[in-house]
Formats: sequence, C-alpha cells, structure tokens
Amino acid sequence: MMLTPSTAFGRAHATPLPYSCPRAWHALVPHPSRAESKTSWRKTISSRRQQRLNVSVSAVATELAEVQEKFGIVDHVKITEGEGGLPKVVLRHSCGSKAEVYLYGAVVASWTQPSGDEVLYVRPDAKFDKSKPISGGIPHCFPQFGPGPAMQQHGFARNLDWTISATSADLQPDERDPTVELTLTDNDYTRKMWPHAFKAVYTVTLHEEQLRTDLRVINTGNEPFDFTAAMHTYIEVLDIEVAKVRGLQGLTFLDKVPNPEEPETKEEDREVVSFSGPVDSVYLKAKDYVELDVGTGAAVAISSSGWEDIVVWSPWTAMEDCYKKFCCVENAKFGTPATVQPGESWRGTQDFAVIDLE
Ligand SMILES: O=P(O)(O)OC[C@H]1O[C@@H](O)[C@H](O)[C@@H](O)[C@@H]1O
Repeated sequence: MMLTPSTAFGRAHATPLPYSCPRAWHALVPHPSRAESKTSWRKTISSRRQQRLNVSVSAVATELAEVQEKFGIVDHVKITEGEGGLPKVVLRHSCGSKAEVYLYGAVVASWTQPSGDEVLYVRPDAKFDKSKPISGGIPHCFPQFGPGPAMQQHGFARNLDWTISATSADLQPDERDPTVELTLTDNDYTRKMWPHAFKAVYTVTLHEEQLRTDLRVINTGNEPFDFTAAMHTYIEVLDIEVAKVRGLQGLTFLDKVPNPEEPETKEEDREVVSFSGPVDSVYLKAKDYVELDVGTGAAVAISSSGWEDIVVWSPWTAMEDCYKKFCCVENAKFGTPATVQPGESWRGTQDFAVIDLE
C-alpha cells in the first residue's frame, strides 16, 4: 500500500497546512485545566486581552473548519479538537470501528471496536499540552529508540506536530477504508539534534475492525543516514498479571531490567511470556507476527513488515497507579539500525486485529 496524493484519494493535498508550526495551536487554544481550575485569572483579563483571546479562539475554529473542509470526508474522516484543544483526526469505518490520531506526535490515541471497546491505553499521567509526548496509544520513537545521545529519550517525532498531507476513504474500490496520511519533515529544531534531511510519511487506516499503520522514512538529503525507531504501542489489558505474549520463543533478546545501560543478552525459551515483575526486553530479529493475550478471552494480533525487532515493556510498580492496565508491545528497528541512502526510503508496516481466543 503506497499512499501519495493522487486521484485515488478522496482528498489529497501536498501543501503543508498553516498549523505545521509547532507552537501555533498551543498558543491559540486556552489550556482547559488553566481555564477550568481558576476563574479568577479570567476576571483579571483586560477587555482588550479578552478581545484578542476571542479573536484567537475564533481563528483556531476557522483554521479547524478550513482543515475539515480540505480533508474531511463525510462519515469517515473528521478533523476536530481533541484533549487540551489539540487537533486530532477521527477515522470511522462503516463497520463501526473508530480511531483517533493526534497531529501532535502523530499518535494514535484511541482505537475502538464496533462494540465501542477500546484496545489501546493512555496513561493517566499523559499530558495533552505539548509539555511532553502523549504517553499512551501508539507514539513514535524516531529517529532514536532511546536512550541515546543528543536528543530526547525516544527521539523528536513524538514531540512535534505532523502535517496532514492526504486523507481517503476509497483506497480500494470495494472498501471504504478511512485513511489519514501525516508528514513530518526536518527543520532547524530537528537538524540541531539530528543533522539530516528527511521526510517521514505515516498513514493510519481502519480496515474493517483492523488498524493499520505504515511509516516511510525518506532521505531527502545528499548523504546516507542511520536511525533506530519503534512504535511504542500501549495496549490495554485486563490485568498485567494475566496478560501473555506469544510468538517470541527461540528469539535472542536484550534484557534491560537488571542494567538498562548494559542489557544482558538472553535466549527466550518460553512459548508464553507472562509478567510477574518489570519487563523491558528487546527481542531481536523477531517474527512478523506476535499476539498479546489481554486476559479477557481476546488477544491483539500484530502483524508487521520492515520492523525487525519487538520490544515488550511493563514498568511494573515504577508506575504504581497504572501498570496493571497496560502492556507495551512495540515493533522496533533497533538491533540493526536502518540505513537510508539519498533518495531512498525505509518502510515499516503494522496490522492490528482483535482475535477471539475461545
Ligand atoms: O518514555 P516513555 O514513553 O515513558 O517510555 C519509556 C520506556 O519505553 C520503552 O520502550 C523502553 O523499552 C523502556 O526502557 C523505557 O523506559
């Protein structure tokens, strides 16, 4: 599946939108906790400032309306305000499944089944004010699955606004699969940490009840570059103590729990990986299919291509108030970093499906 702006799309636009500036939305939208917590600060606003605020809020509304006009597709793709006023794209499949993708970090923060059941997990400490990456759903780790030198733990892609470059609901003639394509390109901020010209193109699609992601990293410069990456997927489980991962047996893995700086190399001999303490393992050269049994009689089946490794992470009591509720199963490209020649690209896809185990 290759998505580029073309006539195959319901809507396709190559021109970046005005809000690709990382500060724009944050600057214009009053933060809800600020707005809700104290009415007093509002009272002190002079009428001139209030006037300016009103103009700004209506500017945001106008901007959203314009984006919706350009990229919205009736019944299938809606661009709207999410938590904290951050813009999000809501994809709806006619079967009843739904996904929500924030432009900040290109994070899929929600994926629900036709029943309304949520599959992903957002941590209670997640912030939607750009003060840190959105902690939950499917954040990007790029161009580094950290830690590493010169940049944030898991790279800058989850700390930046991505731009909508296309939407669609008719990629396949017989399928009304809603899709959004988001793009991130290098800028002064990224080049200070990682001195390379790149374009990352990320599509999120609902295929019936399934969720599909497709990331391409294109080298738009004149020199080759290397990167590591992961899709840091948080999946909701009934209880981490009954969750299980299948599909890792026989793999070599790096166990980061004893000493994250110098992980121990081990062999996985278990058919089923279960949890009774912290787990932070990078399985190298993994298979292209893994299952997370969430403990309810259902599992999340994850198929992938391009992503060579799989990270399994549970922080256990280091996140006392939420560790029981989620497990991270992360497709990654870490053991052997990706090398991309000028004009070439790297690609990694994932397909998530909820399957019945009974
Ligand atoms: O930065 P976040 O989102 O809190 O995630 C941190 C964790 O991310 C996981 O992917 C790593 O395997 C862990 O080592 C790390 O602690």
